[in-house]
Amino acid sequence: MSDDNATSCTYKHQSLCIFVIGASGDLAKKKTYPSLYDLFEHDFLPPHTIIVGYARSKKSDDEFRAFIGGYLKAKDEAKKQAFLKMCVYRAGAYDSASDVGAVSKEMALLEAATGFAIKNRLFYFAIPPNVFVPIGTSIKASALTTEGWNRLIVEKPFGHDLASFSELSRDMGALFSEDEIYRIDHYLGKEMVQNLMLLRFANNTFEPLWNRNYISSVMITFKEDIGTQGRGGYFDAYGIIRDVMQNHLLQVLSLVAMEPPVRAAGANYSNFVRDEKVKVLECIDPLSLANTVTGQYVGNDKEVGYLDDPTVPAGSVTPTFATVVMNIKNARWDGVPFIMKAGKALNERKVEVRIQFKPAPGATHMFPGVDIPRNELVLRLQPQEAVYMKTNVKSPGLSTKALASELDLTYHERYADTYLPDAYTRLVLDVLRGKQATFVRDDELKAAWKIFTPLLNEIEEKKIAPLPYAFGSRGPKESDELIKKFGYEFHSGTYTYTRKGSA
Ligand SMILES: NC(=O)C1=CN([C@@H]2O[C@H](COP(=O)(O)OP(=O)(O)OC[C@H]3O[C@@H](n4cnc5c(N)ncnc54)[C@H](OP(=O)(O)O)[C@@H]3O)[C@@H](O)[C@H]2O)C=CC1
Ligand SMILES: O=C1O[C@H](COP(=O)(O)O)[C@@H](O)[C@H](O)[C@H]1O
Repeated sequence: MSDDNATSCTYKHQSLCIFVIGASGDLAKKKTYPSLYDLFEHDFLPPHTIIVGYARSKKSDDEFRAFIGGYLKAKDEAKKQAFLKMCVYRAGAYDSASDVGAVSKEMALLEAATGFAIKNRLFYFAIPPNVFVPIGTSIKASALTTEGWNRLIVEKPFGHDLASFSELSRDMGALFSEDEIYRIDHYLGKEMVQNLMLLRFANNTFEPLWNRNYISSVMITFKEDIGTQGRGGYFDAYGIIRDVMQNHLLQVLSLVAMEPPVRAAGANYSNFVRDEKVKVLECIDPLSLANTVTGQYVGNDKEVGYLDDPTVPAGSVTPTFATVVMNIKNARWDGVPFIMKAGKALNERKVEVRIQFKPAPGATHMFPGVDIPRNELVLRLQPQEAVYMKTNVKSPGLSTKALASELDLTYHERYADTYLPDAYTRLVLDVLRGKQATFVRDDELKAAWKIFTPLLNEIEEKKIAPLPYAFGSRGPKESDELIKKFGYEFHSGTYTYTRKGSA
């Protein structure tokens, strides 16, 4: 969560030099530079910011500006040109302290020219993890500022399992301190994820019910309606569990399930929040195949299947879909299934948290013969952020039937003119402000890998074949059977959402 000084730029009277490492790559052009531009356009970057792109391929400043310029969504062309003027590009090797040092010296001259005594440096690692340590070593040897702060943004994947994570963490920890490292999980920058703590802890209507006495299950669903689209080569080494569950969805789960932090805003709150996230993750047993369903999509006459992607190895058994069920063994949640479901090539694009409540006590006796669905609180992260509570009311008019309706807060209607920045924009701003609450701490990742590594090992060692599901379907039917077994009740046909323009 950001502070309320949300309208001003931080460190106006200090210089800022941003090193984008891997500047010629996909992430840099699609996310890093657009988010930096967004911050610049909204006056969140200090006026004398210098942005230097660094990668192996050779390009002139102008070639580089033309390369990233096409990805900046600018309302104001003059502002875009001013931003591009701040951007330079230098080529060099990642494992060369002398290449990195030469760029650092050149930047130091520009920093000196700003006249500010405090000179801060931000290093954005838009590179694959095998390069983290070589470039980190070069930066440590020759590019850190001694006259301000040094901060490092690193991107997932943070390891492949518990062992590889521990190795990476040890090597990075030898180079940089924990308060210099900002491990980005872009889900922590999404509007509805940032909303979770306020919604839970600032409403007396929710928090008293937020436990095993009232809630029967919590389901976190991630659905994409596209396949791997030529990225199968990358995806095949990870699979859906590593790609979105161990990181994005587990981050959401920890915010839904954690105990209230000592403070969630104000001075030094970052570690209070992260302490609670770690505690709740430590209460989850490692996953196993018994509570898991995996799937892989197959093609139809319109769409190609996963194995038809030429970048996917023949006969791959990598899951593109998974449902897992977790139990959080603490006083608040023991016995409440936390269901995580994620898949590519499904029937829709949607990410949501669905909290299903226990049946209203005595209601079936009081209203004999009336079908009364369970209440559900749904937080839709995308598309179109919304919070709605599926609530039973009397059917309007002369009828006495129960009707499932909703108390509905749909963001694009209620806050029609509000600027909702991209997740990356919010997170980079948090780094500039030194707010680490929205970044993943080392011990959170360790706890996350402890939950998932046994399952991943079991799947890989036993070469478990994923169940086939059709492109454009809801995934394998076994997933519905699993969640039904854990008490999730789907009320078919009792509810339709009819408002015009709904998602
Ligand atoms: N403010 C707004 O914009 C609002 C919009 N709506 C919209 O109304 C529609 C209905 O909403 P809602 O009832 O919440 O959601 P859905 O009807 O889409 O789904 C309800 C839940 O049941 C699951 N489900 C669907 N089919 C089956 C099945 N055959 N067996 C087991 N489980 C199943 C879904 O899982 P799965 O995702 O896997 O299919 C989902 O978790 C949605 O499109 C929603 O976005 C509703 C209220 C407010
Ligand atoms: O990290 C990843 O996330 C995206 C989904 O992000 P979203 O913001 O579009 O929901 C996913 O498509 C990709 O496979 C994964 O690597």
